[in-house]
Amino acid sequence: MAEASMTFYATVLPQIPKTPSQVHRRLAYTTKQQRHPIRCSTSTASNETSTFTVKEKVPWGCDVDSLENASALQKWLSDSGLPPQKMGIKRVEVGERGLVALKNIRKGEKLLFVPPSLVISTDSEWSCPDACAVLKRNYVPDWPLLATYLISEANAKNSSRWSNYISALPRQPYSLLYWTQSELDKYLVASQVRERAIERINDVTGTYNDLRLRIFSKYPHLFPEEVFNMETFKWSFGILFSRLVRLPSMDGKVALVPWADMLNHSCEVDTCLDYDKSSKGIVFTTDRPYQPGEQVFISYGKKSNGELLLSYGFVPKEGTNPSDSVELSLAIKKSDKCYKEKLEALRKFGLPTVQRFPLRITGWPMEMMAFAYLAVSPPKMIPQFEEMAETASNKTTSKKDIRYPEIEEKALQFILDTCESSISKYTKFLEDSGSLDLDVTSPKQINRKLFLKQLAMDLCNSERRILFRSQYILRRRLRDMRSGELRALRILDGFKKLFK
Ligand SMILES: C[S@@+](CC[C@H](N)C(=O)[O-])C[C@H]1O[C@@H](n2cnc3c(N)ncnc32)[C@H](O)[C@@H]1O
Repeated sequence: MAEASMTFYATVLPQIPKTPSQVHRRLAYTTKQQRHPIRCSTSTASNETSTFTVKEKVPWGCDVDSLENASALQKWLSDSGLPPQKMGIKRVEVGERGLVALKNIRKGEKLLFVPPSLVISTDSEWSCPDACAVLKRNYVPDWPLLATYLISEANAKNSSRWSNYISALPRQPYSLLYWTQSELDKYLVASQVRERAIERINDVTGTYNDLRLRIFSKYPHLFPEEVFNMETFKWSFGILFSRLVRLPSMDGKVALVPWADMLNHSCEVDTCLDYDKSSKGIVFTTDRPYQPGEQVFISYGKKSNGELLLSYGFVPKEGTNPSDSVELSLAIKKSDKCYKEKLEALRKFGLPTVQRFPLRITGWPMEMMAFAYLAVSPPKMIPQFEEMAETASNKTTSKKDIRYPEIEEKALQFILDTCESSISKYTKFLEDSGSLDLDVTSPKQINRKLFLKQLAMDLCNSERRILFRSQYILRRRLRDMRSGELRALRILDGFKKLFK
């Protein structure tokens, strides 16, 4: 959750800095419903091996829908300073477990008040202080530090202060980290989310390998491999992706907030978690009233359906997410006469020759148009290549809406062609998948393959919808442009005849 909920849009996990000065280059993990929404089943019924080498589930945590562990957590939190709550943990239709209003809740009311002493952050005390000292001495960035902390505390079992919290966390969070390579290839063949998932898996694997090589292997008594391994890291990163929040009023500090992280997301809600200086606790302010028995929601941030699937393992119902977008991948062709010059211009602004841009139902970014201009530019426009690349890179200080009327039609046609080739991939996937319209309230009961397929189909339908809209806008613009040109030609022709 982030924005005060998590955004992991950037693709790389931080590499552990090798020198103190590199610490400042830590990754900005974030800077930043439903036919019953379906997630991937936790029962790993598939025989395929995951992109990670998976041994087994972690020995801590609980089933995603366990209420017993959640109640024990609630009791421990109240004993530890959480004030009386107007919400309770219940089984819910959206998100399996969630917080439900116990009393009437007004619009504009502050809820939760989780004290900082009950929040897990990079400043939290470790059950094993020596392990903490080693990681801090090596300037391990926030995310890997927190991931290692979670594993270390989970392994400390009842001697950890957080044992009740960890017991209430899902043993296998819903996450694309648990999809196998062939599942990603098969179900997300049409969507750019496949690339994002692979990048993320590689980032997590790389981060773990980096830690193992540089730190864990040197201190095996503090970080034994039976405990600190790929499987436990996959779990801890899965937990961070789906539960870590960024608290703007605490200078953007990232934290796990027990209790608050039982709140599910709604695209219709516009309220995030934050630290409240006056009450000295983590709160959120309701943007609507709730009656007893109603599930209370927060926003995990303005995320597309693809981002929600990637981090949280669910896809909101088609058409309900105003922040939805689909990525379109544009490329400079190797056969382009000016390939070398275009490559150079792009390199100067840190861009590759293949670039993904987000399309929304409301349109596309100026950066994409600039990239399209560059892609279709003829050799005589070489002097403009840099300006195009700069605008495409979003590195301009002043946002300028560049326009090149002489190649505008070609640029729009280029985007339309890419859009249509993407639509045909989605259509093929959806047609091949047949009709599937699962309506489930208990994902655990359903076959894993069907779940993944339904998730992918929901994602693909929502992404294709945006592509269809863009196709419509592009076709109309091109038609208007062409009919305008035709009219101008006719007038010119008329003049010629007149003078003859
Ligand atoms: C921060 S946790 C929320 C609490 C969670 N339901 C639990 O029982 O631990 C985030 C997870 O809740 C679920 N979730 C949150 N919002 C959801 C939604 N709108 N639809 C489906 N699942 C949701 C997803 O599994 C997500 O990974």
